Amino acid sequence: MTLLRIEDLRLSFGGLLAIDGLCFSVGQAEIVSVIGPNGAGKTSAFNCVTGFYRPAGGQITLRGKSLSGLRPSAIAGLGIARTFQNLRLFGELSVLDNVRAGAHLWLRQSIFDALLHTPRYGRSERECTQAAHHWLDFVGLRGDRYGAARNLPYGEQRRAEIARALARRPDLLLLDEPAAGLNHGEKAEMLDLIRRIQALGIAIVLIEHDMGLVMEVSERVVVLNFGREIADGRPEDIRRDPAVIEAYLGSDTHA
Ligand SMILES: Nc1ncnc2c1ncn2[C@@H]1O[C@H](COP(=O)(O)OP(=O)(O)OP(=O)(O)O)[C@@H](O)[C@H]1O
Repeated sequence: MTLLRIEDLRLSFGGLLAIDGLCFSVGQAEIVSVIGPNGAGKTSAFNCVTGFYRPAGGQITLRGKSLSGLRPSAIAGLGIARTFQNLRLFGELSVLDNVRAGAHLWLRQSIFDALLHTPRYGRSERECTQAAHHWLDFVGLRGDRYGAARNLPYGEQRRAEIARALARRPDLLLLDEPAAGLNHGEKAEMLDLIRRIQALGIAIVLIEHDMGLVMEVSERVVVLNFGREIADGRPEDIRRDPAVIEAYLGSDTHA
């Protein structure tokens, strides 16, 4: 079943056409990578899907429902979570509270419950803390979860950000360069984590420059160049596609 469908997506910044007719779809629990040289429009596409940017044209649907005009919070509520290329944890908050912030999305408590500290409030806060611990265990966080998030080593912060996204209970997770800045061992762990997330039934769209990871983990790869889609296929076909090779050899990125 198709979960996410992007049709003829267009986005411009002034005179610059950052995305020009992008089309691809993602099935339930499928892993699709979006690759392309720097500035190709990958993160902009994520920003359109999550409602941070308003496209100039085209359609984005989740389970057949249009996301057009919805605010980022409404889109998150429909089951799309993301992580950012530049980490966006609340640095002063504890790691645990960062992940609790993700879990808060599905809590059933009103402002009155919170103000009056009703039993329902206490119960749902406990559930929220349990969920945060569960997701921190799931991502394999080794660092101090009670300490400030900014004190975690970089690779651990990436993991914590993924835990926060998972705490939102998404059907679709958008990961923007999850392996950036990771060492060899951490990349192998990231690959394993992505597969374990998929095994939960969650679909993943991955923006990633590490071609080893992309080719290993993806079921399909979509290739962008200057905002245009130049290929969409299985990793083994993408690897041999002349247009893809040309796009990478013509740039200074990690071919
Ligand atoms: N807020 C913005 N205002 C103006 N131009 C933007 C904005 N965001 C992105 N762009 C431009 O849109 C184009 C696509 O950028 P985008 O960040 O989506 O590329 P990318 O493929 O994610 O690149 P990278 O691999 O470097 O992250 C680039 O030319 C970029 O400069």
